[in-house]
Amino acid sequence: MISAAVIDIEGTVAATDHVHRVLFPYSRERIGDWLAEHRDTAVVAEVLAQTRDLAGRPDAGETEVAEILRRWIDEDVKAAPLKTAQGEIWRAGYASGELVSHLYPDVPGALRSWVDGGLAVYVYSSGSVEAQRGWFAHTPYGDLTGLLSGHFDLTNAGGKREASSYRRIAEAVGLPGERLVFLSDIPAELDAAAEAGWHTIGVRRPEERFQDLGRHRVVESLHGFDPRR
Ligand SMILES: CSCCC(=O)C(=O)COP(=O)(O)O
Ligand SMILES: [Mg+2]
Repeated sequence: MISAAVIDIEGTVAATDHVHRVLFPYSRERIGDWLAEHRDTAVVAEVLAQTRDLAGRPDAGETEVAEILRRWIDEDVKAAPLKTAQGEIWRAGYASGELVSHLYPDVPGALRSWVDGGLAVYVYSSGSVEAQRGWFAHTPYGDLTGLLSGHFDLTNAGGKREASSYRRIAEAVGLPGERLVFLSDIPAELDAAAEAGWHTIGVRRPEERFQDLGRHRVVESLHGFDPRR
């Protein structure tokens, strides 16, 4: 019996296009100023240290770190320090009203019916937990955070293409893989979840890149769909 669904964001419940055309440019324009304006905070110290480490540039100053982070945005690198910085920048954007997130129109009703029917819903994205909270608090359909039981990202779970990350999530949620289902648009993520013993559902939307989701069960919309059946 499936007791919890874990959903990916980009490409699964929301458009990749929104992330690449709205969110990435928003963070790219602000990342240098954000580092400077929050220079004395623990979060910037962590972003600087982790970026230097991952880039193999131990002596990089703030300006070089900003350049590295901008390059990672351009290359869509899923690196924890970049995702931490973006989460903080987007949080401010949502709070000021400059940013509103995106969800495919079938998603709010589906999440509501799953939760009403007793299914717990968690989010697992490369975007930081902070970014995920901002995203679901500022959707065009209102604040949907009340529907979510928890959040996982690169920091508290690990990379989305590694089976060990799904085992870590199962442990945190307190359920075995056979009672968990992961919904994603990316075959390598679905493969990793399946390797960890989870159920998987490939969400194949006509607007998105990945149309061949391999051996996974596939749906094209979440409208009227119940992942437990
Ligand atoms: C709140 S997620 C913002 C998008 C993002 O930064 C990202 O990397 C999306 O990754 P996903 O794992 O959801 O495909
Ligand atoms: Mg995705």
